[in-house]
Amino acid sequence: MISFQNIEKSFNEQLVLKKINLEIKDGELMVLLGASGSGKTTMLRMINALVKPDSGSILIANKNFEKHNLFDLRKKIGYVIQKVGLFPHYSVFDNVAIILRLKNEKEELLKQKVHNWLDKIGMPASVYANKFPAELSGGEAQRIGLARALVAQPKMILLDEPFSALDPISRVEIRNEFRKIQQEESLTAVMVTHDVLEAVSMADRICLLANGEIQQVGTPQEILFNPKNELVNNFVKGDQFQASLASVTLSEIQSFVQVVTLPDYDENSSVLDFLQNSNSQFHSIVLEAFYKWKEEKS
Ligand SMILES: Nc1ncnc2c1ncn2[C@@H]1O[C@H](COP(=O)(O)OP(=O)(O)OP(=O)(O)O)[C@@H](O)[C@H]1O
Repeated sequence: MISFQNIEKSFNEQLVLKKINLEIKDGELMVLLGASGSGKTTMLRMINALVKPDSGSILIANKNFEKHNLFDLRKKIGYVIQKVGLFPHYSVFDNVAIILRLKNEKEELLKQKVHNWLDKIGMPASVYANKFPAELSGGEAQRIGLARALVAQPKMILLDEPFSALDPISRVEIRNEFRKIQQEESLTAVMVTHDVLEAVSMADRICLLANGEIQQVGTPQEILFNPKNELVNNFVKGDQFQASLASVTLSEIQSFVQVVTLPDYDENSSVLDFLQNSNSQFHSIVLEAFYKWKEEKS
């Protein structure tokens, strides 16, 4: 479990996190959602001690940082950012193997693990192991970034807008694959995004931040259908959300509708039928966005 207890943080006398209390359970995917500058990345970077709070404590597995060996702790925490940061002169294989080599893993086992993760993340080793980063698309590079984090078998993984620079199709594929792996491996994951659609499609729970404060923590359904205040309501249904719908794909809508619809959604009917027949204004926004997307594609 990761626990934020009364965390406060200022930069240049500007208070960016105020009285943050949050518990992230083992094996859950918690999304930190909020507009630019709301403090998401600062919170995320506190978990691997890249940023120190001014006051309050962060507990990982019930221990604060003073009681952890920071080097060992960081080895247990995978970190994936938008700019993947692959080493350009290393092959895909060597990029993924970096952490295992730092751990002095035996070459035979190392090879087995790297190949296994490349295959799992949809980048068969037989095709990709000897390629170099410059030969990869953005989506492929991001997969390698994920494989590099996962091969070390972390207990936790931190993701900072990992999919936001990808085209809509790869974005949805990688999100779904990552979510499957995260659930299979019972990884505790904390992901930063400003994209409401991404948050509700992937999260077990969402922590919505605004003005450096937690406005609400809840399941995607709770955040969407029972927003605690106007800030949450405006964020999840306002301009940000509509902007994220501008590049929506059908499969995103499908996973989204499965997450957000209430029990009256019949799984056998098509998602589009469902949206067309729904009286919800929210669903009509989704539908409208879908048509706009389709029109732009044709
Ligand atoms: N190292 C730093 N020095 C000074 N100010 C900082 C530093 N890191 C963050 N800030 C400020 O703290 C505030 C919160 O930043 P943070 O990166 O956590 O926000 P965010 O919600 O992740 O935003 P974005 O989505 O734009 O990345 C911003 O006003 C930012 O300018």
